[in-house]
Amino acid sequence: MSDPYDPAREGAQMAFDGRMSYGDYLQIDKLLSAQAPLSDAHDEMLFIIQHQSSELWMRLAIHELSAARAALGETDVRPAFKMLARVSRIFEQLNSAWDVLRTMTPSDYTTFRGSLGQSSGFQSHQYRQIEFILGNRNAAMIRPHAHRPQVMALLQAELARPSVYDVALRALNAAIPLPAEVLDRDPASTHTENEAVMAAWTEVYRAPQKYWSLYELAEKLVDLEDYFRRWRFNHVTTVERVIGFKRGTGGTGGVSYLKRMLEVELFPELWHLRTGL
Ligand code: HEM
Ligand SMILES: N[C@@H](CC(=O)c1ccccc1NC=O)C(=O)O
Repeated sequence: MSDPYDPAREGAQMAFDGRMSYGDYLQIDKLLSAQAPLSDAHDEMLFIIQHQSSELWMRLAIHELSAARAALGETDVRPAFKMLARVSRIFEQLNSAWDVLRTMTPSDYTTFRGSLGQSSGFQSHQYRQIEFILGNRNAAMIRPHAHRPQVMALLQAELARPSVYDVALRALNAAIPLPAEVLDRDPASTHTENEAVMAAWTEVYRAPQKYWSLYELAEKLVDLEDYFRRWRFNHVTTVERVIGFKRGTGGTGGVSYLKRMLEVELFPELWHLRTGL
């Protein structure tokens, strides 16, 4: 019989005294010390990890969207496409994650829902930042963060910057001039459908060869909103499945509030132009 396999024989590093290891680089101890269930309920660990992993993916989405917005401000917008495509894939990842959470029944959830107090995903500042970056802007959504000045400042700063869609419209304007009311709008508010923007995107979709980069940009944005919509839909369906029509811990009507959010259109003209093609 040969000796048990020893990876060290083919060079695997086995000693990490004074050398950076996997756990050092990734700060795994810190990451794995942040799961602290407040009840004895078996499913609370699932609930915590589901949210924490979502927050990590959201962190990456913010990183990519911020870089994509900067890249869209350049003459050549194409480097932004890869980042926008990556954000769509992040949402796809978040969408698949609902399948894990859906294994939690109402009976499981009610055993620890009381421990959550008035905390709710409604207070996720990273989620709010993503909405703001994409252009769904409402200053009232900052209020739950009044007790955290740094978060407040971050979200306020976001409302002062153009959204990803605002920057995309500036790129569109470079090829097909748009009215000043579109280009100089107050960034703190949500963009609403505009006829000139609709006409300009329609021109792009009627002559893709002529406007290839803008055409590709439009489709990347539609793809992103498509996946975001699926996230909202998965959320509201999971919520109805788990708490029915109870009020949310965050104080909203619950499912009624989330259904209202299904009506949000981030890039309205990109959806509406399709009817007229
Ligand atoms: C059993 C699982 C879940 C239930 C019952 C639930 C329930 C709710 C409810 C009722 C709301 C409305 C606000 C309120 O009054 O509380 C809400 C908002 C929210 N939840 Fe969840 N949720 C669940 C899982 C998740 C997960 C896994 C995430 C991922 C991070 C999440 C993120 C959010 C966000 C970001 C909002 C704010 C949405 C917006 O303002 O448009 N939720 N949730
Ligand atoms: N809003 C949920 C509670 C909830 O889901 C939650 C609580 C604390 C942290 C994140 C949460 N996730 C989404 O809202 C409820 O009403 O049951």
